[in-house]
Amino acid sequence: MKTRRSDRLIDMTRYFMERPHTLISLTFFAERYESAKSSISEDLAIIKRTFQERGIGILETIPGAAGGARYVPSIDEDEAREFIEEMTENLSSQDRLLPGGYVYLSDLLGRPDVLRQVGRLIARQYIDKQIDAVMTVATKGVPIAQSVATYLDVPFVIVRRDSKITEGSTVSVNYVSGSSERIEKMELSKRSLKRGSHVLVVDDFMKGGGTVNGMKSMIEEFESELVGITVFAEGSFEGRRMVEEYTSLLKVDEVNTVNKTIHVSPGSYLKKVFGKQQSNQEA
Ligand SMILES: O=P(O)(O)OC[C@H]1C[C@H](OP(=O)(O)OP(=O)(O)O)[C@H](O)[C@@H]1O
Repeated sequence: MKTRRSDRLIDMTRYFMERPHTLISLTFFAERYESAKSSISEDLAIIKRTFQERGIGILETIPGAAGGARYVPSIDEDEAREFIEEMTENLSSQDRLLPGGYVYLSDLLGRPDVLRQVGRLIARQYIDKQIDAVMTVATKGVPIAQSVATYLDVPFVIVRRDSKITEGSTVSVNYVSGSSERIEKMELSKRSLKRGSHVLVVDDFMKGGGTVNGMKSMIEEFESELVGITVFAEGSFEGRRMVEEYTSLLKVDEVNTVNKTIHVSPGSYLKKVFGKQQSNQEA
């Protein structure tokens, strides 16, 4: 039975959004809804326009017999700015202060709505880049990596600071933990990453940058390429960071454990991704 346009549009939108970056042919939809390809093409034009106007993402249409359409998730500047500003307010609370200049994030990074937006933001930053895998270090970076990997439709790999026999044979690297000046070790299963992979590194928090620097070394051990580094938040750090090139969604720019104050502002993300001066309260 032929499906009405209104019903097709709802089902097609759901179908695309559940399969980011997946090419779906016109023939598939024509058969699914028992509709003419010309009607499906019109449907795709409506979805493409609406996705663009609402900042939902890009619907790439590929012409020809092997063509079809592919949904590329994105987020527009207004929604990105609104989320980041909401997070800065949320984090600027003294009961989030932890010893050593760390900030308690686990409640936020356990919320599906926050993880969805973080995944969209970071996927948007690398929308034009080839990413074969997202890398993070256990534990708190894992939900972020999973969300970003979902929106990029690529695997995520978890570097560990401990050895597990269930990981099989591993590659291990030693690294200097920037915040503690200690030599630490991290491991990654040899099965995780193919040589020549393009890798995006994400994590929840950066202080001295030692952990992220360790992941950079790990990527080199796998003869792969680091495409970028993006963290949810960067801490205030007096010393010289172990990495220079990275992006943060948020920046803890003032922590005072004596009088228990903390101030969080937007990180470098908005300027790097949207290239605009941040609003005056962020400057
Ligand atoms: O920039 P650095 O000075 O290296 O610090 C950032 C590290 C430390 C912290 O991890 P932990 O809380 O140590 O470990 P887990 O994520 O397992 O809780 C955080 O999640 C980053 O991975």
